[in-house]
Amino acid sequence: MTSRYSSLERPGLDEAGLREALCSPRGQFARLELVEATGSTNTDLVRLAEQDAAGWPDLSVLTAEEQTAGRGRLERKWTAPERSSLIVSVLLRPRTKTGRPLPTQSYGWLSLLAALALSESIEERTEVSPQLKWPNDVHVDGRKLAGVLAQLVPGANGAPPAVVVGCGVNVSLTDQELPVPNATSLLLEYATTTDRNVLLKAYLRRLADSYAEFTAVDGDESRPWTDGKSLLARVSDRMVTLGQDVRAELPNGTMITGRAMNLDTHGALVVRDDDGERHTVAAGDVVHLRPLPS
Ligand SMILES: O=C(O)CCCC[C@@H]1SC[C@@H]2NC(=O)N[C@@H]21
Repeated sequence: MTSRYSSLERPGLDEAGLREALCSPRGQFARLELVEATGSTNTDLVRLAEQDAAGWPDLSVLTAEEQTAGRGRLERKWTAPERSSLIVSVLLRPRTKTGRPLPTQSYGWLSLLAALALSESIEERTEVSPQLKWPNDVHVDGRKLAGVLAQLVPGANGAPPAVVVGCGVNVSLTDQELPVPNATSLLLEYATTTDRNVLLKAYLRRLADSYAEFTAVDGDESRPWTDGKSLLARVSDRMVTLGQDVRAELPNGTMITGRAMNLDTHGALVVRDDDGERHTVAAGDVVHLRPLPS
């Protein structure tokens, strides 16, 4: 696709500067690679991590200037024209402080951490205040600004699985370029900056901080998400789905209609139906049945 924007309006990512900021001895990341264009950074990173586990350690980053066959949740697509979006995937191999693998039941939290880091970093840098829509969409006034897709990487020889957490943020996209319906971009929201270098650094630093908090387990490794200042509270505060009447569609097609009450300690959505019965929705999609108050 040919962009009608000049490279001055959509400057490129500064790979060396990002590496220096994020991967130097004081940085939190092990490795950062930038490609000009690819089909999907998630697909690439899953493959690379499977092929060369030692070469792609915990907190490795793959980012791209353009994504031509990007993947969204529920088999949706997420394409991004050149230099218009943040397209970034992070490989995580979650372990506790003592080096024990985290239980895979806690992995659902990793995409929530990414959505939280996106919304907090965007707010910090742009004066746009995104909310979260369950499970991990980043919205501005009901329009989708960013999405998160987490994929498991099977572990070899009994090793625990790793996770690739991929994010796409619509930065300087025009109306016609948005990757999904009912979306928006930082440009369309009059953000105070659309500098992707600034946004990427801020996002990755916050993600690393939240991840460190999440994995800083001391003793009770079955409940790492409740440690410290609650990540659950930070996510819940931004989750506009809570308190709303929703229809949840589970991966097996089952529909549950009711009031979204809270998130449980695994990040699953608890929905109370009209008979008062509570359902825990761990995966799927939700539709808000009434417009959100503006
Ligand atoms: O459906 C969603 O909301 C999730 C969209 C996730 C898109 C990102 S872009 C970077 C990474 N690579 C992909 O192919 N998908 C994710």
